[in-house]
Amino acid sequence: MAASLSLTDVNLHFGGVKVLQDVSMNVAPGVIFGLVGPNGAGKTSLFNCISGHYKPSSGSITIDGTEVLGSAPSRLSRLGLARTFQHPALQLHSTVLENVLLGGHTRLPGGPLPWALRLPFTARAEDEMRSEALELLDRAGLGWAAGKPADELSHGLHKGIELWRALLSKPSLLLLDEPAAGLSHAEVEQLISTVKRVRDEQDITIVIVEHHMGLISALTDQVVVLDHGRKLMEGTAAQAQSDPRVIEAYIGKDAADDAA
Ligand SMILES: Nc1ncnc2c1ncn2[C@@H]1O[C@H](COP(=O)(O)OP(=O)(O)OP(=O)(O)O)[C@@H](O)[C@H]1O
Repeated sequence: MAASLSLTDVNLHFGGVKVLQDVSMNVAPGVIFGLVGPNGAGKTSLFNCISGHYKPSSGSITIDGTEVLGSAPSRLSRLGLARTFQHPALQLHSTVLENVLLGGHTRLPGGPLPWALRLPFTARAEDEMRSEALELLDRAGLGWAAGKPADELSHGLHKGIELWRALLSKPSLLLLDEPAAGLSHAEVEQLISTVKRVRDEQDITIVIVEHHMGLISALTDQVVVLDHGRKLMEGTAAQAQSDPRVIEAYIGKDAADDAA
């Protein structure tokens, strides 16, 4: 079931540097939610707080009402969270299929002992997961790449592999960190239709950090704009793009005044 995500007064400090200040937002189940803002605004840091890679200094983060502030990524993964990274984090010498299969490990049954003993049910579960991963790759038009080492593929395909790896975990909450970064126009168009298809076919909530405003406009129901670690505004992508505070944050006050 699609998850709800709620942040209340999240603060993140590194020494004296205030990276996030009192950030609050609510993401309803089933929406596609955008997190935008200029370089250095704190978008990836906020993702890292949600996914357990950074520990906020204070505040509250709940998934479906369960407090998860400071939880380890492994616990968050068991609660249904999956994410991709701005720079794809792949095992470059492993095959595409092996990379995608890593996303399925939280769904495999049993503890370490049955897997160490290779009990029959573990082999069956592994076979089923492998078939599911191959089917995902086939549907994405990537079946031909399943047996290739990841380092033989392009940057655009690496981004795709990360997405399919995250989806194999059957997440209820998916965080996509700059999924369009470095993609060609055609690849961005394909990404937009893939994310739409995922949202239509799965019960899932998606949060996207992205600079590509075309993608944000095409996909999101709602956005939050961050600037200097604070929430500047929230609304639709169209409202954000025409908000004078957002324009000023992106291009500076003098340029915004000249453009007015
Ligand atoms: N581990 C860290 N230690 C110290 N400062 C950090 C750390 N991680 C992030 N920061 C600082 O936090 C601020 C926000 O960075 P962040 O990467 O979250 O911004 P962003 O909005 O994602 O930027 P971009 O769009 O360029 O990716 C930056 O000033 C960055 O240097």
